Amino acid sequence: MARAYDPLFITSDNSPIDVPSPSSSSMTLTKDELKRIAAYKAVDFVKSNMVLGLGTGSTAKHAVDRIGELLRQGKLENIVGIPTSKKTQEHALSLNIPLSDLDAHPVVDLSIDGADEVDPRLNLVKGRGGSLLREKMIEGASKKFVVIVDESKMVKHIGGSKMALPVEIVPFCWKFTAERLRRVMEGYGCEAKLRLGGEKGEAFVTDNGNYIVDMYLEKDMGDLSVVSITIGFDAGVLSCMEYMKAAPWFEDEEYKTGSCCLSYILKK
Ligand SMILES: O=C(CO)[C@H](O)[C@H](O)COP(=O)(O)O
Repeated sequence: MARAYDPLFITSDNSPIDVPSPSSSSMTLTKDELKRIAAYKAVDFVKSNMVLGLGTGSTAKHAVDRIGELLRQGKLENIVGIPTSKKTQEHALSLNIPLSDLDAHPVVDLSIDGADEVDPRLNLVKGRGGSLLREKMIEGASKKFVVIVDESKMVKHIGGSKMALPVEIVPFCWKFTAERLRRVMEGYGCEAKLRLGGEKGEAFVTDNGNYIVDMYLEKDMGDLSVVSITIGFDAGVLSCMEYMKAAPWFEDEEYKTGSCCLSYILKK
């Protein structure tokens, strides 16, 4: 059992969310019950006729449950869900939530999902559940993105939980890409491990047929722009981290990002 605490909400436009705090006299809630309360509150943003990005993970599952329930009760109508994983797709179908994809609905009104780490600038680590590429594509196409996290996910810097920073990569010559990633983050005490998942110890394969390399970092990467741009430009890399537009870029960061891109292109 976890002690009662306030789940934390982050929205992509920083709009405030009124979350009822369990009073000190209230009974102690399990972590999962708190996730459910938080997820239900996030679903308050959902209105009829919306195209919704449906997240993946134990927190997002509660939101999907709630959307299914409101549809069944007739309190929501004409919802189209875009699932971020096969698991979420199956779950949503079992609840009779109508589904589609980004080809048919390139603009998503709202996405709701959990996260693995959130830093003070609202950079997100996602994908410990293995769905990062689809999550990033769908959530990136969303007008609004509500991220539901508990206190354990809030970190001072990315990698601060000492748990994995997942990177989705192409299986072709994965060792080559994993070694390049390790070298990019070498200065931060980085270890790069191929995620295993199969019964016989084979590589975990994502819904898109890719591999995941989990990066473990000893030290704070500081300014993420250099690392994320270098990773983003690597031909073997498909997805890593999400960036919340709510966190404003400072002018010097934009300049640095521009010059990083340029120097990377010139080096190639
Ligand atoms: O990124 C994800 C899956 O790829 C999840 O959103 C993330 O792992 C959080 O999961 P949970 O809500 O179970 O803690």
